[in-house]
This record gives sequence, C-alpha cells and structure tokens, in this order.
Amino acid sequence: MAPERSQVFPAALQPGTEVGRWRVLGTLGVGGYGAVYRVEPLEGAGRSFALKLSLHPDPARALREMSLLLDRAWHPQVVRVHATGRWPDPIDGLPYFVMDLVEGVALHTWAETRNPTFRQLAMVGGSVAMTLDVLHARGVLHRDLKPEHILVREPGHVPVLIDFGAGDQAGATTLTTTTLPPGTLHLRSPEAIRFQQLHWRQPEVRYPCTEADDLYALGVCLYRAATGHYPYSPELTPDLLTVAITQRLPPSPRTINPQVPVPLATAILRLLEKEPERRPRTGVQAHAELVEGLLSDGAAFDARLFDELPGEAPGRIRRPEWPSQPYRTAETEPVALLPLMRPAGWFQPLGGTGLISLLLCLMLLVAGPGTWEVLSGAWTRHTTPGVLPNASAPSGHKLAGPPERLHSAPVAAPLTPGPPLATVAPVATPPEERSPVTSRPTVSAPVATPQKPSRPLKAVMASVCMGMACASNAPMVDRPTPPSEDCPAEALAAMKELYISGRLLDGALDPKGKWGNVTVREGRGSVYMWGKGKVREGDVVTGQFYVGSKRVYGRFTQLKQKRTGNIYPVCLEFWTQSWTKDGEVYIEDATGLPRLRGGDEDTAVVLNQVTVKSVIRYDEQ
Ligand SMILES: Nc1ncnc2c1ncn2[C@@H]1O[C@H](COP(=O)(O)OP(=O)(O)OP(=O)(O)O)[C@@H](O)[C@H]1O
Repeated sequence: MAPERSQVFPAALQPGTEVGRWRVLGTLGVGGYGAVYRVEPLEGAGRSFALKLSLHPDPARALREMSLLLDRAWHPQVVRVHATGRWPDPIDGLPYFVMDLVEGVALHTWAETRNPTFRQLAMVGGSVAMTLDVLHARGVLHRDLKPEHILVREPGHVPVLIDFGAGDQAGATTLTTTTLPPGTLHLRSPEAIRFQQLHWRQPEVRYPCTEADDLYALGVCLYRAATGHYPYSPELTPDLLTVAITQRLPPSPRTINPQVPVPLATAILRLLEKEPERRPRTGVQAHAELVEGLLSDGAAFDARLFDELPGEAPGRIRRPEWPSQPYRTAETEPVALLPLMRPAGWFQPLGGTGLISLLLCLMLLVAGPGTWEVLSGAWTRHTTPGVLPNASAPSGHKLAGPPERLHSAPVAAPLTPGPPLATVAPVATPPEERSPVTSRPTVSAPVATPQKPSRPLKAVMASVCMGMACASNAPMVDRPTPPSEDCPAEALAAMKELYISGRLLDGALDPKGKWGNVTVREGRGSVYMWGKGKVREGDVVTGQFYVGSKRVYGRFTQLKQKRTGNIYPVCLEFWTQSWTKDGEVYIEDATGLPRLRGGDEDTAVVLNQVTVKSVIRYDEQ
C-alpha cells in the first residue's frame, strides 16, 4: 500500500524539519508573507542562521527580497543572505533564503525592556539613518521601515535592518496591484496617503516612493522608542488615522516624555514634517540632527528613556501617558471629504466608522478645524499598546492584522492547512488538534437547536445576544475593528471563479460541534464551509481571528477544496446578517460575530454556526 502522503504546514515547521540543507531549530517570527525559523546547517551543527520561508503562493515578493538583499542592499547593518532555495520541491516549492540570525529585539521592544539612555537611542537612530543613506545612494528604498524591522543586536546596540520584502530598487518592476506598496498605515508618510487619496480610482497609477518616505518612517520609529507611543496610534480607525497623519501635528515627544532631550525631540519632529521638503533631505543630514545634541546637551542624553517602577521586577518601566489633547491642526491644505475617497481597501464596512468619519468631516467643513478639538476624545481613547514585560525573545510573532498587537501576542497555533505540499516528513500537527476553537457547552447564551437555524431564528439568537448576553463578564479593552487591507487581484479573480464574489457563505467553526457555542481565541483559525457556488461542503477557509471587546473578527485568505486539495487565495471576513422574524428588516448587517457571554481579553464565546462574506473592492462596486 502506498504510504499516506503527509501534509506539512509551512507556517509552523516543527524543530527537526529539514529544509534543503538546513535543520529547523525553532520559530523566530511569522509575518504576513513569510515564516522565519532559526536553523542550523545539516553539516556544521552549532552555527545558527535565520531561514525565511515564503508563505505566499506567488513567489514574486520573496524573489524580489532575495535579489534586493543579494544584489544591492548589502551593508554591515542589513541582514546578509547566505543561501537560497525552494522547498519542499527544489523546482516548484516555496522560495526560501537563509540569512544572518540577528540576536536582538525590535527597536520598540529594546526601548521598553532594556530602557537604554537617550544617548544610546540617538546613536541607534543615527546609525539607521546612515544605513538608509548608503542604501538610498544605491537606489534602494526599504519602504516598510517599522520598529519590528529594526532589530537591535546586543552587545553594542547595533541596529540591523530586516525585511526588504516591500523594498524597491531603481528600475525594478512593480510588485503591487495597488496605488501604494505593501506597508503599514501608521507609518505611511502624509504625502503617500495624499497621493492615494488623489489616485485610488486609477488602478494603473503607482505612488513613487522616495527617500523621504523611509526617513519619515524612521521618525515614527524613533518617536515610538522615545515616548512609548506612536505619533498616530495604530489603534485608530483607518479613516481617523489618515486624517491624523495628513492634517494633525503630533505632540512634541517632550509633551509625552519630558525627559526627551530638546535636540532629540526636535530632530524626531523634523523627520515627521508633513511636507517632505521640510524633512532632512538625506540620511546623513538626519544622522547629524539626531546626534547633534550629544555634545552640547550631554547630561540630558545620559538619562534613561523611562522611569523605572519601584519595587517591581528590575527594568519594569512606567510608560508615559498619551496626552488628553494630543493634536494641533497642521498648516497644510485640508483635504476635504477624506473618508469619501476610500482607498481600495477591504474589511471596511460602509456603515459604522466610515459614516461617522464622513459626518465628522462634514462638520469640520461647516464648523472649521476647531470642531476636531471638540471631538478629540476619538484621538485620546486610542493610544499605542505597550510592549509586554516578557517580550524578551529575539523576535516577536507577527500576524497580518492590527500591527501593534503583533509582537505582544503569543505565537498562535499552527492551523493553516497549508498548500498541498505533501511528500515531506515530518508530519505537522493536524489542524483540529491545535484549533483555536473549542466546543463548549452553552453558558447563558441562547440555547441552540439541533437543526440548521432559519434566518429568523438566527435573528432571534442574534438579538437575544445583542440585548443581554453579548457583553463578556470581564471588563474589555475597547479594541477597534482591524484596519482595512487590500484584497490582492489574484484573490478577487479566484473568488470570481468560485462564484462567491460578494456572497454570504455559511459554515461552522467546529465541524463536529453542530449548533452550540464555541470558544475561540485570537490567532489563526478555520471555518468549515457548508457550500455555495463552487465551494462545497467540507471545504475549509483559513485565516486570522481577532478578538474584539464586543465582536470577533475574522479575515480569511485561503480556501482549500476538500475534493481536489486545491488552494485558492480569497478575501473573506466574518459577517453577521440577521432579519426580524418576518424576514423583512435587517437587525444587523455588519462585519464580525457578536460575542456571547463568557471569554476574556483573548478568548470569546460565539455561535458555532458562522457566516463569512467575500469582500468587494470599493472601486469595483
Ligand atoms: N534575520 C533575522 N534574525 C532574527 N529574527 C528575524 C530575522 N528575520 C526576521 N526575523 C523575525 O521574524 C519576523 C518576521 O520576519 P519578516 O518581517 O521578515 O516577515 P514578513 O512576513 O515579511 O513580515 P511583514 O508582515 O512585516 O511583512 C520579524 O519581525 C523578526 O521578529
């Protein structure tokens, strides 16, 4: 009998797995595009390296990152590539490359767990600026600089740049199908956002990133390190975030952390100027400004970034407070009706925050900029979450979701029923065994019936939940919905092919659990579909669960057909649609699943029967 083909999970390779001539020792991090493993060579055990395995079916980004690192981005403070290959099949497998292992932590983690001096921070910032200068002179742009991509190596506090997957070099072909390159909204420059607002209806137009974008992002990273907060919180809704970045001046770092030496605060704010021509023009100039005060204002630079908490474990810091009135209006042309000009994003319902933002903008137009100050509660509620005290590992886990929680979240269970790579040992844990979903008896939430609920029944269940039982027992942090993301062109095409574009699909979180409730936790997870279009019963969609204070959100990027084993890229999200008993009026039509009673910050109880909806890009409507 032929041996059963085992399945492997590229995002969750177990220690001992052999990838080409390398043996996996552990996981360093899982990002939106790749999983990074600590490895050692099969011959020559004892020397550790980092291996980045592309998780993306389209190898373009990985190949581009490799060629950039090998060809032009070499620098002592940029990871070096030592080997490349494909796995498990050396011809058709997923691309991977092996690079230096950086024994360090991300910049913001370094700042909040090591509590260095301002002198050390200025030197680290200046050093990154100099590295950027060399790269820029060679025509290389990083384009996704963020604290997670600046690893500070000890000893010596040497900042090393990683992840050039969004990087660009002069003459390279365009990688994306969207106006802006892949990136993170709260680190986007004001000019990039303004460009997108002007051109999002022109799919062929691409934003021409410049050195000024990298220098702006460096300013954001240093602001975060010096104050413990991003100048514009990633916890804001995308609409508010874009308004803030383009039209609000960030508070001086000294308003948040009065210990920041004046010259350093000035240098950071210069990097954050709204107009690129008012920023330092080059990395060398930025370096000069960042280290300028070291001699003249030496004593102030010797202070540590943050006060340490007395009586606590050594090194625990007191994070400065985010001010109650953080922003002033920038003296730039206001961009009217910002939220009307939606980027081609998905996971952003037309109602909710979008409508509110539209109203805010209309009020702003009518009443003038002072209106924002009245509404500034919206800004103050959302501050940057801090680094967890135990964040001392050399790297953090990264999800493709709200950026700041990425590094503080524990590594989610490896649930992805990965591409049908089949052939290679070792066998990864089957998804069911590691599922973030556990069946649990009904607590005080609606009692489930043993039949498929009709729409009205679903409505009743939902309304009972909304009326009394959704709120969890534990007080919850008010988490916003995940920010919008682009749906790749290939996913849009695949969903069309599957006849599921814009449609609602039913399924279950626990395939054996029938109609009861289940407990879900934040992390990767799956929905077992019941079938619609070319999606059949037993097909599985996989993606990310986010546990919010009132709802659970899901973003699903892969659909695996049970019958063929084929994997399709998709953009699906959890959706709740329910009607009144007569089926006439919507009670609810919104993203996410309502939480039932129970759960805590990171786990939630929801109905096992769920609906997912395929997104439509706004420019396709
Ligand atoms: N050379 C390295 N040495 C140590 N850790 C690393 C190295 N490269 C990556 N990591 C860790 O793995 C994580 C994910 O890597 P990386 O950012 O390159 O992946 P990605 O999929 O491109 O992520 P993103 O979603 O940010 O684009 C990093 O944040 C870092 O913690």
